[in-house]
Order: sequence, then C-alpha cells, then structure tokens
Amino acid sequence: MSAIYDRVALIGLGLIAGSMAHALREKGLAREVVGYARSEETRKTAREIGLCDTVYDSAAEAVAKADLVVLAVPVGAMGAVAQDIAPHLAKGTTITDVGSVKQSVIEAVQPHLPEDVHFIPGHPLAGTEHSGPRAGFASLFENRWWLLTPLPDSPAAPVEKLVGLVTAMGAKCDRMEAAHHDLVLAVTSHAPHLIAYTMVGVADHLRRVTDEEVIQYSAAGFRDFTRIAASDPTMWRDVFLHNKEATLDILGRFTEELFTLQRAIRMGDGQQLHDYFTRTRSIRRGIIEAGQDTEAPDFGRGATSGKMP
Ligand SMILES: NC(=O)c1ccc[n+]([C@@H]2O[C@H](COP(=O)([O-])OP(=O)(O)OC[C@H]3O[C@@H](n4cnc5c(N)ncnc54)[C@H](O)[C@@H]3O)[C@@H](O)[C@H]2O)c1
Ligand SMILES: O=C(O)C(=O)C[C@]1(C(=O)O)C=C[C@@H](O)C=C1
Repeated sequence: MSAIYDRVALIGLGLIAGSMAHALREKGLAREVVGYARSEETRKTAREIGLCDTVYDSAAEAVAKADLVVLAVPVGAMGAVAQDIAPHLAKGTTITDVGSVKQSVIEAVQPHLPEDVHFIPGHPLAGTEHSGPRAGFASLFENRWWLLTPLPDSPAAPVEKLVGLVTAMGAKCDRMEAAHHDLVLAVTSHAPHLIAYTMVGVADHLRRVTDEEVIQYSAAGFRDFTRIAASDPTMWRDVFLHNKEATLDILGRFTEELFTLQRAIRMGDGQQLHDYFTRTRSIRRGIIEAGQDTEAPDFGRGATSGKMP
C-alpha cells in the first residue's frame, strides 16, 4: 500500500500506539512513524524493540513536521499533552486521539489547539488487558470498529483521509456524535469493566475465607472476568472519572435488573429467569451472526427455544 501520511507522530507508546506503529509500518501507510512517551523507561524499551523510526525525548520534537499526530495516552492526560504540543504543530496537521471517552477529551484538548490544525477525535474498539510498549501487535484493529467523532466544523477532506488510514489498518470505520459515543460505550465497555473489577474483588474477599479455592477452581466464566479485571488501572480510573454521567446511568439500570433477578431467585420464579436468559442468549447470537466475534464457536445458530425445559 502507498503511504497516506508523511510523518505520523504517536504520543504515548503503549498498547494502542504500539499496535498502530506495527500496522502502519507493516502496511507502509506512513513514510515515517515517530513517537514520544513520558517515561524514560518506555522510550528506552520502544527504542530497543525498534517500535518507531525515531523515538524522541520530547513531544515537541516528535510532533514537529508531522502531518498526523495521534494522542494515545490515558484520557486524563490528553489535555496536558495537547497543551504541551500545541505550539509545535505545523499548519494543516491532523490531530486525532484514541481515548475510550470522547466528550471530556474534546473539552480537554480542543481549547489548546491552534485554529489552523484539524482535530478529529477517534476511538478504536479494540484492545487487550495488556499495556505498555511491548503489548502492541499489527493485527489488533483488523475487523474491529474504529469510531470517529468529528467536530461540527471538521472539514471533510482531513476526515476522509483519516478514515482511509484506519480502514487501511484493517478497521471498520463509523462516525458518531461524541455524547452518543460515550453513552454507547458506557453500556458496551465501561460498565462491563466495572462489573468485572467488582466480581473479581468479591472473589478476592472470598478467597480469604475459602483458602485459595476460589482461584484454584475458578471456572471459565470467572476466568473471563479476571482477564478483563487485569486491564490497566490508570486507563480505567480515567475512563470512569471522565465518563461519569453515562456510566452512573448504566450502573443504575444494571442494579435495577440485578435486583429483579435476585428477587426471581428468591421467589423461585424459574420462568422469569429462563425468559431473561433466553433474551440475553439471542443478543450473543446476534453479535456472532453480525461477525463481531470471530473467535466464538458456532453453537447451532437459530436453535433458541423460548420454553423452559
Ligand atoms: N487498552 C485498551 O483496550 C484500549 C482500547 C481502545 C482505546 N484505548 C485508549 O487508548 C489510550 C491508550 O491506552 P493504551 O491501552 O495504549 O495504554 P498503555 O498504558 O498501554 O499506554 C499508555 C502510554 O501513555 C504513556 N503516557 C501516560 N501519560 C503520559 C503523558 N502525560 N505524556 C506522554 N505519555 C504518557 C505511558 O507511558 C504509556 O506508554 C487510552 O486513552 C485508552 O483509553 C485503550
Ligand atoms: O478486549 C479487551 O480487553 C477490551 O476490553 C477492549 C475494549 C473493550 O472492548 O471494552 C476496552 C476499552 C476500549 O476503549 C476498547 C476496547
């Protein structure tokens, strides 16, 4: 593939920026990929593994002459990074970010940027529980959604160019309004992470009274929770603090549903439980049929019965 940008500057060299570096270089989508991370240790590791063409000791040097700058730091650090790089951005540069929350990032970043650059917020819906410069891999974005939340005055050409880049990395691109993004992700990503963290916390308390049995005999369902609950603490602290309203709204609804199921168990209402689980099973099957979970086994699609056995 031919290069789409001349010089891409990645700010923050963890899982997402690292995966972008691998994908961009493997597919030849940028003539030069440069980077910067705040910690000296991260920069050292990135140099050792040859993550970028050049890793700079300052964000200012990294963004100079870049035609695309990607902010790939925790959501709570985006504003300070934007302030730091703003005086060094070339006219006409596109700035995007990969933060898991969009409204608060826009509020934190946009005021610092000069008028002659194009800010196009974004969010790849792809990740793992791993973090840091060694965690990235080129295929992370393949067949995954990459949402862009362009601002009302974002000109079409830079947006189209960025759509071209993310699709060339293998992602499926969609555009969305930032507030809507934050509500959707509160349901599909943020609240589920908090529930996983909580469930593993509960098991950890229990472990102390059951002498390691909870861990020793942990079943597959619980193990899936532990994978999610191993995700980066800084990243997730920032997600919850910056998508407060939507997450609290969804957690309120979650608590209501939980009480309903709790009551059904207490009352021995098997039909209610069965109906509920039948509905949720069909959601899982819908996701698989839509091709969103390519690793899931085919478990006899369409065989759902609404009746209790
Ligand atoms: N991990 C995921 O599953 C995932 C998925 C999609 C989007 N995101 C978002 O992408 C962003 C990066 O996440 P990640 O998983 O790559 O995190 P990560 O922890 O792997 O990497 C973050 C990097 O940012 C650097 N950093 C932190 N503060 C900095 C600062 N002030 N200035 C410069 N560098 C700084 C760290 O040194 C680290 O190299 C976050 O905003 C996160 O919400 C994460
Ligand atoms: O697969 C995982 O480990 C993830 O949690 C990735 C995941 C998610 O799907 O919730 C996490 C946060 C992001 O902002 C986007 C993707």
